[in-house]
Amino acid sequence: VGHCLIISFYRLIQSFPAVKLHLTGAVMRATEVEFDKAKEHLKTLKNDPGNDTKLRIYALFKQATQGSCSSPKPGMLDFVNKAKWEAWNSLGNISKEDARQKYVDLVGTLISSEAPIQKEATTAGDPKSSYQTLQVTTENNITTILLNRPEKKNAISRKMYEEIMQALEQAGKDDSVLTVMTGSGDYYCSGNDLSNFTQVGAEGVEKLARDSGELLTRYVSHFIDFPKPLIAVVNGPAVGIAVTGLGLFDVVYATDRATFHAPFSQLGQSPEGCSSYTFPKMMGTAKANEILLFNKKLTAAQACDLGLVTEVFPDNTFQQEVWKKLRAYAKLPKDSLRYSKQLIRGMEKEKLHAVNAQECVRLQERWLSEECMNAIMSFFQNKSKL
Ligand SMILES: CCCCCC/C=C/C(=O)SCCNC(=O)CCNC(=O)[C@H](O)C(C)(C)COP(=O)(O)OP(=O)(O)OC[C@H]1O[C@@H](n2cnc3c(N)ncnc32)[C@H](O)[C@@H]1OP(=O)(O)O
Repeated sequence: VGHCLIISFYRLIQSFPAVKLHLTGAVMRATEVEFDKAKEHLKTLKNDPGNDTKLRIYALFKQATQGSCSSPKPGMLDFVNKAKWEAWNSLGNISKEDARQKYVDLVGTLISSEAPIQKEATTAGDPKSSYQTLQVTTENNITTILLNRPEKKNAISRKMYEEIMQALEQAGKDDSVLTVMTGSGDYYCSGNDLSNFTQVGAEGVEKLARDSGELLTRYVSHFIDFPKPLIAVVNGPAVGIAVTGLGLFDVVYATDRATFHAPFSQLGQSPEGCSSYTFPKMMGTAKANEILLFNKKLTAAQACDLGLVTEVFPDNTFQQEVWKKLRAYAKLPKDSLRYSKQLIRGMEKEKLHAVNAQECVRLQERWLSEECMNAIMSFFQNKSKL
């Protein structure tokens, strides 16, 4: 009977174009209503989503309201309008309806990527509100550390290294059950801020290399010693130490938009974050070599196949699905999780600290090498991007 009903309902739709149009129209109106709402929601974004995302929003808006790009391409020197034209033109002939839906989805992702970070009502002196490069909040038994330099793809400055360590220390002692690290804007994190190597003091590059080695040793140690379940919510591309450090997280969830790139030899550097040990152990030496020696950039699916990522989610439902899962985890008994992690990780802590120390000694030599200095200079001369 059900089958017959469906057939007859379908025939009804087909035989009465007006009905079909009305239904389709109803679907169109709903999308138009959502589209208008999305335009309004966009104005409430707190964080700059980054140039790429802004261009995509612009292109989808034009496609949704005017259809395929038909205007002439701006001149070579008209950089901004040329970038906008290229973004719009790259959408080809997708329909206005599809563009509207993609626009609504993208704005929804941006809004929800800020939604879990509901800053607690910060009272005077609340340490959580004292961060310059992070947003740290605790809600639903979850302490979330949000890397908050979207304008620099969440590159880790010296200040950010120190603040992440401070946030981990506080998260390790607060009442939360688990800790999450994620990024604001369209990147998870683009790794070490390369300008960290351009701030040479009066005492010269050797001192800078020593201080950097000391900083990195402390930073990685905080992840090795972190006592609670530590979860990475990889909301976009990850580079360098943001990738290698994932081997010290307990679970890694990624959007299918994320990529994973550890360009060490390209930068004249060498692996860090204990990856010279955790990656071969996780995926085998040859696969680890492709990433750590030969700069292979992984898609989220490839990273998942190798065990670096635990689960990949479609970008338009990533935030909703992941935070629903995390809120369920955070209802579990805190001490049971803490002691279980200790059993799983405890045996290797000493080994991991030894690996960290060895990696940092090698990096201090690398940072003084001509290979590394040339690579960093060419980045800032805009000769080379990853
Ligand atoms: C204290 C020492 C500890 C050392 C630890 C060892 C760690 C090693 C590593 O992490 S190695 C990896 C280092 N990271 C990189 O090499 C990435 C460099 N960035 C890029 O290649 C590109 O920016 C990109 C591919 C990540 C993104 O490209 P695109 O989408 O075109 O965006 P922009 O390049 O325009 O970026 C916007 C803005 O951010 C600045 N920026 C991005 N990443 C970094 C970075 N890692 N360091 C410094 N600055 C960065 C970029 O310069 C732009 O700035 P601007 O708008 O021009 O002012």
